[in-house]
Order: sequence, then C-alpha cells, then structure tokens
Amino acid sequence: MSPLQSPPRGIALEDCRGVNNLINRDGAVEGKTSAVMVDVEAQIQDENHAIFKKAKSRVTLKFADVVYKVTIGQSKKLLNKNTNSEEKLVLKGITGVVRPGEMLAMLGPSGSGKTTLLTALGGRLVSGHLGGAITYNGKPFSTTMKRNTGFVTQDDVLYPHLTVTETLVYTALLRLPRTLTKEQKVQKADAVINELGLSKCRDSIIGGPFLRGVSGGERKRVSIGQEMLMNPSLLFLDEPTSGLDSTTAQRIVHTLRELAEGGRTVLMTIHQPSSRLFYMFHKVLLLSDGNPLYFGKCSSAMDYFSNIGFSPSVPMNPADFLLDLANGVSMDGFQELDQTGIKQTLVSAYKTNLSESVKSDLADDNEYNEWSLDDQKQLKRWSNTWWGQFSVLFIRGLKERKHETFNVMKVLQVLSVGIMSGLLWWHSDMSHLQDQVGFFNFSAGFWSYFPAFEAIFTIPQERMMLEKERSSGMYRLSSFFMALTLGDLPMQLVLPTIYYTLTYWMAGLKPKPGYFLAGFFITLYNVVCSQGLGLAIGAVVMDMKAATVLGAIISLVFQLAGGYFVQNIPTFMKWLKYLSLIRHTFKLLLGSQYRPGETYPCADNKTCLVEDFPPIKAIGGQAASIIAMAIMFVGYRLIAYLALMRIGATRKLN
Ligand SMILES: Nc1ncnc2c1ncn2[C@@H]1O[C@H](COP(=O)(O)OP(=O)(O)OP(=O)(O)O)[C@@H](O)[C@H]1O
Repeated sequence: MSPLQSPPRGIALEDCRGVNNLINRDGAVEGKTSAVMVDVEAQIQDENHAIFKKAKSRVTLKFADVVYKVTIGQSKKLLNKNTNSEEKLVLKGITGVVRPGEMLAMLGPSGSGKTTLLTALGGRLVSGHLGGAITYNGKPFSTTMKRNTGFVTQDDVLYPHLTVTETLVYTALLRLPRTLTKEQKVQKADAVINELGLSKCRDSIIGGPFLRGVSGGERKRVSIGQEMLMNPSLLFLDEPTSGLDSTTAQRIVHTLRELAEGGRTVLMTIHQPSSRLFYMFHKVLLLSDGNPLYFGKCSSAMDYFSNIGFSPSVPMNPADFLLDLANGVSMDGFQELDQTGIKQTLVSAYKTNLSESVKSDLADDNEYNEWSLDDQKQLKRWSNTWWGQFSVLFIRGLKERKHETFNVMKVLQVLSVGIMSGLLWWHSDMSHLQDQVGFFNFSAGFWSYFPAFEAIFTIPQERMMLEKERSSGMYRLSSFFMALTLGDLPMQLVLPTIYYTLTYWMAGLKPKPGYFLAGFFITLYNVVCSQGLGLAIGAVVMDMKAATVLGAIISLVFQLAGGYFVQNIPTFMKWLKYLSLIRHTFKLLLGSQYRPGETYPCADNKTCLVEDFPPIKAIGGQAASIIAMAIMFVGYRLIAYLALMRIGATRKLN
C-alpha cells in the first residue's frame, strides 16, 4: 500500500470465528453483515482497488521522428506588409518508445518542447504541423484510445466551488460507462479519494486564486484522480510536481510509479526532480530546443554523458546535471565551447551514438494485445446517454455557478436600477407620453445589455474545462451547451421579473393584467434572445476583454439603431435596425401598452391620437419583430455552438 493510501472503505475482513466485519473509512469496525453481502461488497471494493493495481489493457507507445512546426509572426504581417511570417520548428525529430509498466520523464529547460511533445503524444495538438509517426499498439490515435488515455494538464482545471468529493463524483458520473450503476460510480470515486490520500479533505472545496481551498498538492491529486477513475492504460502528466514541496512531489511520483507497475504506460514532463525522484523513473528523455539529447534508462544517463566526455567533477543531482547540459552549461570538459557549441556537440553525439539504437528499440516489436471486444465497444461509444450527460452537467453547473448566479450584488444591482427608474418615472401617465415611451426604451435597452453581458463571460470562463473534458471524449457538445444555457436561465428570468413588476406599478403604466403580462413576456423574450447574443460573442471571441469591448460596441450600435434616437434611419443603414434586438423589443413593448385610437393630451390642450406620436407611429410590423427575434434566438445560439465546435474536439467521435 502506498504511503498515500488509507485503508479502502468497507474492506471485508473475516475474523477467526468466521464473522464478517466491515471496516469503515476510519478503520473502526462498523458492524456485522451477512456473508453474502460482504462477498458482493468485497468484490466491488476489490474492483475499485484494482483501479490502482492493474491496467485493464496495455499500450505500447512508439514515436518516430516527431517534428512539429508552427507558423509565427502572422500578426506582424498584418501590421507590416514587409514582414513575412516564419515557421518555427518546435520539435526536431524525437524518437522513443514507452512500454506498459514504464514511466518516462521528459526533462529539459523551459521552452525545450516538453509540453508540446506530451500534447502531441496525447493526441491533443490542434494547430500547427505535426510530422513523424506516433502509434499506440501499432495503430494511430483513435476514439478508443482517446477514452483510454488520461491527460493531466500543467494547470489544474477544476471548478473552484465544488468539493473534492463532488468533483470526483461528477467526473465518475460523466466518464464511467453506463453499464455501472450510479452507486457503483460513486463508490469508484470514493475508492480514488481513499487511494490518493484525499480522505481528510474530501469535503473541502477545491478553491482558486481568490478562494481558499485545498492545497496545491491535493488539487494535483484530484486532477490525477479524475484521470484514474476510468483506469486509463496510458497516462500523460504535464509537470505534476511543479509548485509542490519535495515530500509531496515524492508521494505523487511514487503513486504514479505504482500505477505504471500495474501495467500502465506513464509519461510526464518534470522540472528539476530531486535525485530521489530521478531514479524512480524507468526512462528519461532529455530535450534541448526541440532536439533530443538523451533517450534511455535513467540509470544509464550519467554513464552515457560521461562516455561522450561530460561528467560532473563533484557528486550532484543527475537531473541538475542533465538540465545544465541541455542549457549548454558544462562545468567540466568542453570549457572552450560556448553554450551553443555544447548543445550542438550533444545533438551530434545523440545522432552518432544513440539515434540508431533508439530506432532499433522501436523495431523490437513486442506489442500487447488490445483490449477485449467488449471494452472496445464500450470505449467507442459515449459513456452516457445524452440525457444522462445533460442532467449531470446541468446539476454540476448549477452547483458551481450558484454563488455567481444567485449573487446578492446582482440582485441589488437590478433592484437599485428598478427602484431608481421607478422613482424617476413615478406615476407618469398619458399626459407624459414622451416619458412613458422613454421608459420602454430604457427597459428594452437595459434588458438587452444586462443578460448579454452576463452571458458574454460564460463561455470564455468555461473554455478550459470544455477543452479538457471534450478532449477526453467525456460528453457531447450539445449536452454541454444545453446544460450551460439552461443553467443560467433561472436567474436570467427571476431578475427581469422583479424589475418589471416593481417598475410597472411605480411608473404608473396601465393597471390591467393583459397589458402587464404582454410587456412582461416581451421582456423575458428579449432576455433569452440577448443571452444568445452574449453567448455568441463570448464563443466567437473567447477572450473576456475583447468580448466585453465587442459586446459594448454592438449594444451601443443596437441602441442607436433602436428607433428612439434616430427615427429616419438612412436607407443604406436600414439593415442595422433589423438586427437591433432593442428596436424589436421597444416596438413590441409600445405595441403592448398603446392601442390605435387611444388619445393623449398633447400641446395646446389638444387631444392627439397615440398612433400619431412619432415613435409609436413606427410600431407596425409586430409579427415581423417577433419572427426576427426568434431567428436571432436560434441564430445567435447556432453561432455560439459552431464556434464551440473548435474547442477540444480534435477527432470525430461516434
Ligand atoms: N502554437 C505555438 N505557437 C507558437 N509557439 C509555440 C507554439 N507551441 C509551442 N511553441 C513554442 O515552442 C517552444 C516549446 O514550448 P513548450 O511549451 O513545449 O515548452 P516546455 O519545454 O514545455 O516549456 P515549460 O517547461 O516552460 O513549460 C516554446 O518556445 C513555445 O513558445
């Protein structure tokens, strides 16, 4: 049992009298159960424990001459015609093999290409040109492989308001196959918590930059636990120990080594491991500026460098020594060479001494059998039904965002705007028709801006999570999108309801249910359409700052084209008014309050017809406005959905 492990919950023990007792999480005897129950319980626990013991299938990962190029300087080209965009070679022919039961460490200075190589091998590179061959048991990356691969990113992408248990349980519900019951999935999450030593903080929230939660090491273990839940055969980890003290780092690497020893293939990037850590790896790949300097057993690394003339004169941490070399720093030997010279010497030495043997190791074919037909079938399809995915995502979203959604500040904001406008338009009647019309224009504008700006941030905030979860084929985009939009809806509708009810009576509008309800539903309709606009802007731009600026410009233009400030919009600008949600809502609100034939007291004690009042005069075509808004309701969401398709879905799933 690893130092991280506490006794698995509910392990069945048979005492000398043949009485079965169950041990609870704290190790206390819970009670006696029948032999049959214990058998079942023990079987489930054994299975859960097996998550950490034995891989369900074995994968040999081979990569030969991996080259990765990106085009940089396109932004410069936009600004200056004379500047050509150039290609940057990030990986320059990396070869290697990692077999089941092995743990590979990728070492190298910052910017040497470790993360890029790890991402490429994990099948998650989306841009740039990737060359060479990467195979998994001799086959290219596939949907089956995608779902059998765990990938722990450098930054922990977790929801800050969820507890450790909630985080792992929701992942289990989304990721584990539908053949398991909900209870079994929860038990698996529980087993992961115990195995990774997270029992003490199981009910603590994850936390984030401004929210105190679990420690960095615990957060990292939660991220690893999320991947462990589906017992992947291939596990990638990007700097799982960075920012952790050496004891915690040691524990994490120890756990990962145990996972490897269970028949998994484990690859990770690592910054400056201690010598204790260094020797826990089976293999090491040393990179410098995208070039391989060493690939092979950890235990042979120092001998290799000493054979080519680089050896430390004083005993030192081998990882530090290798990193010095990769940076072109050599305290001993080759003093006459500068940094570039040393790097070039090491690159040539690799080509001369190692390249061929590494390639021949690839040819040494000892591929393992793939997983069973049942496993394959299971990995090829979504682990849950659409509805199953939607309901878990919806509930998880509500839990995570309830602090934001039901935020007191938001309610106060709406209440204060409502009370202030109610007081400003206090009991305005038909004798102040201009004011009343102004009230509707303000309401239409406010309920376009507010939901749109709320929604603008939703998708950029979710981007990292979507990228991470979609990359491992966890759920359909449609179930995520639906859960996201519906999750925000309750508050989106509660706030305008409070506002509208409050201001309607304060402003002295017609006290008849029909008039009130018509305006109320139009306001809600506007809210859901504006939410779509916000989602579309956020999804297309994906950057909060840029999305806010774009949102402000669009809203302002829609306000100006809304028909209140400019009555006679020039013909060549007419198209803009059809796009203005504010204009359509304003028109519909006026139509809901004033009927043709109604009169109001106008100048010189005369009585005028409301339909002759300029803004009201232009309120024809109400049906067209309803249809235009419906098109925008669907259209904006479609734009958001299409923009989201580029996130995380690198390969087509069944
Ligand atoms: N899409 C890209 N566009 C431009 N440059 C890129 C791209 N991907 C990688 N690079 C560049 O390739 C180099 C290697 O990046 P990578 O993130 O793989 O380094 P690393 O070794 O993991 O660094 P660190 O240890 O700091 O995380 C860097 O110089 C990086 O800027």
